[in-house]
Parts: sequence; C-alpha cells; structure tokens
Amino acid sequence: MIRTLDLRGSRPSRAEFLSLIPRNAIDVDVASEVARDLISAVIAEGSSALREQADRLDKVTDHNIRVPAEHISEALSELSPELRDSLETAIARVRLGSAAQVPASVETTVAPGARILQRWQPVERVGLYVPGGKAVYPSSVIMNVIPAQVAGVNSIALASPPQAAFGGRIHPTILAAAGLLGIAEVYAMGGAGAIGAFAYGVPDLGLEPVNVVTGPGNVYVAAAKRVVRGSVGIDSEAGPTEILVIADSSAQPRLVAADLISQAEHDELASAVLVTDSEELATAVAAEIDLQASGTAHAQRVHTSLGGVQSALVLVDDLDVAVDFSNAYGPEHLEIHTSQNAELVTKITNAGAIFLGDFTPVSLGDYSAGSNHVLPTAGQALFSSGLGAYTFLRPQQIIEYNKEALNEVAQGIRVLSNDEDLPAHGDAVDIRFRSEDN
Ligand SMILES: NC(=O)c1ccc[n+]([C@@H]2O[C@H](COP(=O)([O-])OP(=O)(O)OC[C@H]3O[C@@H](n4cnc5c(N)ncnc54)[C@H](O)[C@@H]3O)[C@@H](O)[C@H]2O)c1
Ligand SMILES: N[C@H](CO)Cc1c[nH]c[nH+]1
Ligand SMILES: [Zn+2]
Repeated sequence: MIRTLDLRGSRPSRAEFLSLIPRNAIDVDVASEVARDLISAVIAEGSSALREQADRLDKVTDHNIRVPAEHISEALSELSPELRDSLETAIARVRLGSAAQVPASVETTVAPGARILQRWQPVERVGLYVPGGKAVYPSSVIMNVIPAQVAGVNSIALASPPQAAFGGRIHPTILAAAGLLGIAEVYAMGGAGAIGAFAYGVPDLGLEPVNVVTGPGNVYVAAAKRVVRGSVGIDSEAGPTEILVIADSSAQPRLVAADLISQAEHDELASAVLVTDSEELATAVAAEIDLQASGTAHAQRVHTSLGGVQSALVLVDDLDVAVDFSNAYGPEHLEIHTSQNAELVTKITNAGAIFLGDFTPVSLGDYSAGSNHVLPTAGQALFSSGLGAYTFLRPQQIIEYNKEALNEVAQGIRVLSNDEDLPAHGDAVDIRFRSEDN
C-alpha cells in the first residue's frame, strides 16, 4: 500500500529530497483562494455568511452560532467520569508543560542609572480554533486554551464546527472541555470562515476581533491563517498531520507501523514517512502496515493517506543521510527509533516535536505527554514552532535613564542625529540640559 523509495547509493540535495515526497495533494494556492472567498463573505455579510457556510460545508441549518452558556454546562454535567478524568490528567500535564514556556523578565543595567527591563506581555484577546470535521478534537481545546491562560490572556474566544449529528451544536466533549477550563465565549463555526470571523469580528454576533488566532485544522483552516496573518498574529500553519520516523535495524516494525498508521488516521492528506538504513526493517514495516491498517476504524482514510505521494518508506545508506532528509523535510512529528537516539537528536535541526524511543509514540504527545500537539506542518518547522505560552506573549522593553546616564550619551546622540539629518532628535536630548531661559 505504501511505496518504497530506494535512495541508496545517492545523496540527494535538499531540493531533491523534497521533490521526491511532495507535501500536500491540495495546492496551497487553491486552498488559499477558497479560504479568501470564505473570509471575504464573512467580512461582508457577517453571521449570514457563517450560516451559509455551515449549511453548505457542515450540513447544518438554523443553529446557535454563539453557544448559549447552558449548552456548555449541560455538556459538562453529562461528561462521563472516565472522559472527565482523562481530560483532567491531560490538562494538569499540559499546564505544567506550558508554565515552563513563560520566559522570565530580565532587567539589564547598561550603565549606572541606565536600565532596560524586558518583560513579556500577553496579547489582550485571542481566537482559538478546535477542529471538528472528519474527527473532533476535544484535546485541541486543552492544547489551545491552557497556553493562552498560562500566558495571562484576558479574553479568550473559541470556535469549532457545528455538528449535524448533534443538532448543529458543537461536539459535546469539546463543549465540556471548554467548560472544564472556564471558557464561556464559544462559537459554533468552522473552517476558513471561523478564522476570518476571529480576525475581523462579526458585529451582528457581538464577536469582537481578536489579536491572535491559533489552532490546528485542515488545509482550508491552514490557508485561512495564512490569509489573515498580518491583520492578526497566528501560531504556525498547523495543517494536515505529518509523521516522519527515523529508524534502524534495532527498531520494532509493529511499533513503527502503528505510529505511522495512527497519524495517517487523521486525514487523507496526512503524511507518513519512514526513513531507514535497514531494508529488512522497511520490508517488515510494510508487512505490518498491511496487517494493521485494515483493522483500523478509518481504514479507507488510512489507505488513502499511506498510499498517497505524500507518504513513503525511504531507504538510505546510513543514519546521517536519514537525518539530512529529516532536516530538509522539517516534519511536524519526528520519531527516532535507533540504537543511538541520544546522539541523533543532537543533529536534528528542524522538527515540530521529537519523540524518542519505543515508549514515546506521537499519540502520547497528542493527548497526555504534557507537550503541545498543535505543531507546524508543510515544512513550517524550518522557521516556526509548536503552539506554546510564548505564542501569546510579546517581549516589551521598558527603558529608564536618569539625568547623569542620559548626559553620558548625549553627545553621541547629537552626532548620530545630525548624521541622519534628524537634528530635532538631538535637540530633544539637549533641551534637558539647558535652563528654561536659554
Ligand atoms: N498540525 C497540527 O497541529 C494538527 C493537530 C490536530 C489536527 N490536525 C489536522 O487538522 C485537520 C482537521 O480536519 P477536519 O476536517 O477534521 O476539521 P476542521 O475543523 O479543520 O475542518 C472542518 C471544516 O472545514 C471546512 N471545509 C470542509 N470542506 C471544505 C471545502 N471543500 N472547502 C472549504 N472548506 C471546507 C468546513 O468549514 C468545516 O467546518 C486534519 O487535517 C488533521 O490532520 C493538525
Ligand atoms: N496528531 C495531531 C497533531 O497533528 C493531534 C491529535 C489530536 N488528537 C489526536 N491527534
Ligand atoms: Zn494525532
């Protein structure tokens, strides 16, 4: 089902690596155009555009877009003890992981009487997207909300698609997770329209624009975040899931296969790649995939994703080439299953998150590791990171000099401001050292 690419005997360049395994079957430009139209409609027509989109894309009519408080409390009261317990365990761990992401404020004395304080200031209002199309993601409520709360964001709004199977309400476990975390401003809206609604506001719903939009989603959600970026901040474009496994002959084929399948389960556009220097392992993983995949609940989706051009078993000469491949690709999730995990991880530069060894599957990170599962896809790990408390924080400098400290640099400012032909800048310093009479 999954193809094998034999690159042994060659050392492809980064560009060659990437051309061998194309990322998304849906072109980003096509998705962006669709997303732009959906967002423009929301800007022009407000809630009626969101209703039209819910009708056409989610098969939902006449639903409450702004979720009434009683729907949230109802969902919370009906949450099974088992689900509540699992959510609470994940919440506690992600809270610990997120708290460790808040940078300390630092005060620097650059000269006597001259201080600069760098503090981390949360943005005021955020819009958090929780996917709910092919699957529903209560875990993404946790991964979005906790870092925002830990960062100290004041105003948090959350959106997820309305579900036809629940009379147009958001999935009850998503509502319950929001309730558990004390989130009251929730909207049943999905896809690119929801991202646009957050970025530009929807006056007829009382939805005020946010400063930062975060969260995972399908290609249209990822494309929409690209469209609104600039008007608002975003995390990364956390689109269709990816897993890349680096493994050698010491790896256990059934574990590698299970982990590839677990992420292929998300979406027909999900990518699953194994890079190995062991032909025996590749053959065994292929056999394990055949054995395990058909028995999964979403076998068709798994088959499409693993059978697509975006997935492959890649044979390379040695683990150094495997690392080069992975660094060029910049996977959302990287698993390392070798006899030298500790050494290899030091050579990894580009990955959303890295999972080491037999007992650290990606699905642990998806739910309960304490790390965040909202991670950059489509190569964005080369320049961006997973969602964290820092996503909602900005460093801000506070500067304070006393008279003596300013006097120390006054002449330098005069020289520089004259050189830039902006002499009023120098005057603004000099005036502080002249009496009011002259
Ligand atoms: N990278 C990450 O951090 C991460 C984490 C979790 C999930 N994911 C990914 O999130 C995605 C979730 O996708 P999903 O579909 O289940 O939920 P989703 O909420 O992302 O998408 C559903 C919405 O997409 C819109 N939509 C559906 N078909 C459309 C079309 N043809 N044109 C325009 N808009 C359309 C609709 O508005 C619908 O409400 C998966 O791809 C999964 O792999 C990524
Ligand atoms: N693997 C997804 C991130 O790409 C996150 C997730 C949530 N639920 C299950 N998996
Ligand atoms: Zn997952």
